[in-house]
Amino acid sequence: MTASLTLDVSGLTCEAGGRTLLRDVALTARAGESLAVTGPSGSGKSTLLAVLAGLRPPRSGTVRVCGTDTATLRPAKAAAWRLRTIGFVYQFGELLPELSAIENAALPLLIGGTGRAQAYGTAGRLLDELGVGKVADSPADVLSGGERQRVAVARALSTRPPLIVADEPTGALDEQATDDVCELLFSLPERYGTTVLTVTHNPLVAVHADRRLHLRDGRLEELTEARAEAEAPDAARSEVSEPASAEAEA
Ligand SMILES: Nc1ncnc2c1ncn2[C@@H]1O[C@H](COP(=O)(O)OP(=O)(O)OP(=O)(O)O)[C@@H](O)[C@H]1O
Repeated sequence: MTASLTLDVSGLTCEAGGRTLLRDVALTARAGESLAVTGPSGSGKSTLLAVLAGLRPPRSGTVRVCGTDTATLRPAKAAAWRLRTIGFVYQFGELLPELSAIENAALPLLIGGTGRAQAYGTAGRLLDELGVGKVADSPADVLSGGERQRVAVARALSTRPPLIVADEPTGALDEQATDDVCELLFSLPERYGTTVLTVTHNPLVAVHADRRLHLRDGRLEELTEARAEAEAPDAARSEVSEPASAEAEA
């Protein structure tokens, strides 16, 4: 194990519904790297993120995040550890709709015990830095898809975690918002020093990452430039041209 690695995973095996989703998976990531995992629907990408975050126990193998073996975390301490170590971004932003943008962004800090003034100060600064300062006081449910994702990224960053994991962060966005959120997400390592691990079905999103990996039949393989090209068929280009759901881009 190398202490400076953000992620250090070895021999990871995980099963669900009688199927082996992860088979002897190994993965390392350094501070400030961005990684994208692609793979067919149902191949286990979200499961991989859940296991890496210590939300789901593997059948076997070791997961170390910033030197902590997630198997050693006691349930009572796991939530606090996760709060300061990993920021999460999901497909639809998953903001609390009745709260404003700034209240959503401040939430992890408030839950972690940070005082109100400091939490709101940090959240406000992050919203400004991420280009959504002007909607800080708007209720989350009136934000556009792209704005929601920016606020979700601010929330994920609020505790300054070393690792951001994003599960299909552009899956509900149109082409323009996908480009904007991509640019933002993959700028985080340079701007905030975080490691970014994103799962995406969209090769045009994955192409922005420093490293690309593909999950298929339980095997996680790092893609070379040539393999990554082959995984980006023309069909993927039209995939981003239409919103994936009615929730896309208000
Ligand atoms: N707790 C569970 N019990 C039974 N089956 C499960 C469980 N969790 C996940 N699965 C199954 O495991 C498979 C992988 O799910 P997962 O959501 O990780 O895939 P994915 O690659 O993220 O898919 P998508 O790209 O469609 O979101 C799916 O077939 C899912 O139904």
